[in-house]
Amino acid sequence: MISFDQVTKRYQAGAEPALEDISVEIERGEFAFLIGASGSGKSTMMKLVTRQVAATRGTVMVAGRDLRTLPDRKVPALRRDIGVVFQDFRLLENKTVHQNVAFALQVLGVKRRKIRQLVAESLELVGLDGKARRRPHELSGGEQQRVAIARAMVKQPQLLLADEPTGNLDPETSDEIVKVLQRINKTGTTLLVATHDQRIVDDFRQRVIELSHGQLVRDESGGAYLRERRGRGEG
Ligand SMILES: Nc1ncnc2c1ncn2[C@@H]1O[C@H](COP(=O)(O)OP(=O)(O)OP(=O)(O)O)[C@@H](O)[C@H]1O
Repeated sequence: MISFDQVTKRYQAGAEPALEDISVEIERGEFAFLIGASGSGKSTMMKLVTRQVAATRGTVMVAGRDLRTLPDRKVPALRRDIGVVFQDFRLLENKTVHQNVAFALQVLGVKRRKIRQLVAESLELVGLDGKARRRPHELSGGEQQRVAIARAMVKQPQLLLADEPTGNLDPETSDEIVKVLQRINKTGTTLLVATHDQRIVDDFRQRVIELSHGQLVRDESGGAYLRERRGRGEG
């Protein structure tokens, strides 16, 4: 689903690269955590996947497309295949839950009846059926993040990117959000979740890809990751 082959990203000529010589593959249907200190390159990796930024060197492939040669006119279709969720939810405050989720489909010109059906399915997927008429300020942080996830999923993307999705949430609510992401993964969507939250990474035992100063320093399945941390007395 995602393939990086010797990818380097340098924002300015002469500056330290934000990512250097990264090669990694995430298969269709996988769930992977992306970890690393602030500035290690996690967001840059996500932005390369959506082609918000272009690689300086190397090849990025997403859902069968080579992003180096993908024409600009085909970028919207790429982005319809990718749902994105952020730490700060980014909901429209003056719109209801239903309207927030429907908006992404209205922009695409989907028919009203189909929109109603897809929005209902998406809200059910995240466990928010019954709250469609609320506005964001009438919801808890965890519920707001569920709305953001429903909005990302309503286009039925093959891939869901989540950039610090639990950064604003308490531990219990964070666990609920990760469980929602796992449920989405079980329906076949590929998940890449950037996080600072070591506890979540330890508890949920998914694949862990770690960046440090733009380099890939670790890529392990969940069980192996935890064993290694325990071996070092960290887990
Ligand atoms: N638009 C930009 N122009 C120049 N440098 C940038 C730009 N965006 C990111 N960088 C640099 O690239 C490096 C990686 O940043 P990136 O945002 O990918 O890290 P991150 O791991 O996502 O950090 P955080 O966890 O704080 O979001 C940093 O040194 C950052 O300063």
